Amino acid sequence: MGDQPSEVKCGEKTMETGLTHECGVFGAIGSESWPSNVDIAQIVLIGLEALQHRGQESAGMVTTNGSSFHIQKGMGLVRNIFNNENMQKLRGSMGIGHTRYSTSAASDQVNCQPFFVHSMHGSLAVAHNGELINKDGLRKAVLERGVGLSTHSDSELITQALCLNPPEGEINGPNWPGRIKHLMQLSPLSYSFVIMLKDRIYAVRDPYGNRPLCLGKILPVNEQGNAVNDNKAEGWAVSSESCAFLTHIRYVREVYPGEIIEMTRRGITTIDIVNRPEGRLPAFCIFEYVYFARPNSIFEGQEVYSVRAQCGRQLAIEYPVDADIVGSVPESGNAAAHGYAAQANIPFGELLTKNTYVGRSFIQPTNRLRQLNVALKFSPIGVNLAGKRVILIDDSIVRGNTIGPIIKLLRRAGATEVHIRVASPPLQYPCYMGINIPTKEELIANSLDSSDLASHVGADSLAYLSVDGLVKAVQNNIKAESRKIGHCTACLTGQYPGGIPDNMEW
Ligand SMILES: O=P(O)(O)OC[C@H]1O[C@H](OP(=O)(O)OP(=O)(O)O)[C@H](O)[C@@H]1O
Ligand SMILES: NC(=O)CC[C@H](N)C(=O)O
Ligand code: SF4
Ligand SMILES: [Mg+2]
Repeated sequence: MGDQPSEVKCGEKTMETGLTHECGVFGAIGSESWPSNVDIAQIVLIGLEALQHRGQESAGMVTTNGSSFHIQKGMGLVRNIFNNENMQKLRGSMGIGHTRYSTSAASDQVNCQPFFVHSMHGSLAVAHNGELINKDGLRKAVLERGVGLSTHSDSELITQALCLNPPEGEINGPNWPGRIKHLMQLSPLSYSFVIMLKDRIYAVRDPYGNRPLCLGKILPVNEQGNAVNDNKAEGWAVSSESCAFLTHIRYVREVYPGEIIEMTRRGITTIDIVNRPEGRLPAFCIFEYVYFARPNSIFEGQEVYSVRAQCGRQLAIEYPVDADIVGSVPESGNAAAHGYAAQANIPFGELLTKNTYVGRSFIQPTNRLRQLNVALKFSPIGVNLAGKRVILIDDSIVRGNTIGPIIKLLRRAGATEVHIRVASPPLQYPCYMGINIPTKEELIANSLDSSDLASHVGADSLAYLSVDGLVKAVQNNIKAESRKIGHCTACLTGQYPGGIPDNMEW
């Protein structure tokens, strides 16, 4: 690349890299007598901090002590929204929270979650990760029932759809599980959400299991803050990822695809499991393994780190090359680089160190500024590069903004050859299930194949992991038990688990 404005297009305000994340949901409830011994608002706050990699635009929390509800929501990071004063008000025996990256409505105060409404049958709060693929149809159906919606958010739509009285009526007051089940049948993709009423939380995962959700047990702790009794539950928690269960919460299991779980002060119960249409497999988002999730989160019985390392091993089998050192683009490329190095029997070494204080970069009109920006974010480690033939692993290439400038940095620091290996296949299609994927034109794999991309970014060679290789790395160690296994690969293959939404253009 010269110093002319390059063909790589940039976002409106920032030079974006990678895929923008989704959302994180969290819920917690104290056991037995209320007010709970556990400060539930603090547990939710810690959960949201730990899930913040899933969305940094806004966050919020709703808590209750069983009668009144307290709400705090706002734009920005969790630490800027919650303070000692509002945390005092939020003290309660049960709560849900959300950290957002917008998909279906603007990144704006009105769309912050959880959504909270007063219904005929009491107050209701909802926090949602995902995107309804039939949101237009459902919106029309809800509006036709005479309900006014105040936003374009599909999460508000879920909230309002749950409040609708079923046309056939309900014999003994509101049948919340029945309402949830009805919504799931109307709209099978894509969501993991938590619903809080005055005395319980429902945790729900869509029938395809597209977005993650798991359960944890809040353990009693001693004066030093260490968990003391594994058998006793001081409460229960539900989270998008298990990385949010720190020392005080024991991971229990995933919420199964289609499962509706009721959490009360007496414990957790499966209320129902809603089936997928006949013959369809689950479709858990494969990019949770590749990039979104924290490496220590557990999905389908395996730690994300181990799957990423396996992707690296598979990549070394598919695309070996002679070299002196293997390293990664920190940080989501780290595990795959260790896997590649082990499989290829080439030493692993750190090639770049990442400046964690650099946020998103403003749009850069010239290649000089783009190069500077990447140089600000990543510094080469000369001792591992001088005179070396290097294999550099990244988890994904999206717009191709990052890799070219990094290759220049490596060469300037003395690398004699730079071979790029990407631990996921080329990204070519949009996601309609809660992830913002750039436009067709912005995705570099739609304009350049791997050898043209290698020349474009100045690499000696460049290769992507195959789709079969990725699926194998993900699925090989899953213990199926009696459950079916399946993953969404739509952004890589164009095969959508629930079909393409009506009138969708890309
Ligand atoms: O092709 P591009 O559009 O430039 O994007 C690809 C890069 O973006 C992501 O990293 P990011 O720095 O966002 O996050 P990370 O620290 O988790 O790797 C991803 O891991 C790639 O490194
Ligand atoms: N990324 C997400 O999961 C977003 C949830 C929801 N669709 C929203 O835009 O708020
Ligand atoms: S299309 Fe891609 S990002 Fe979206 S759910 Fe499927 S695998 Fe995940
Ligand atoms: Mg990266």
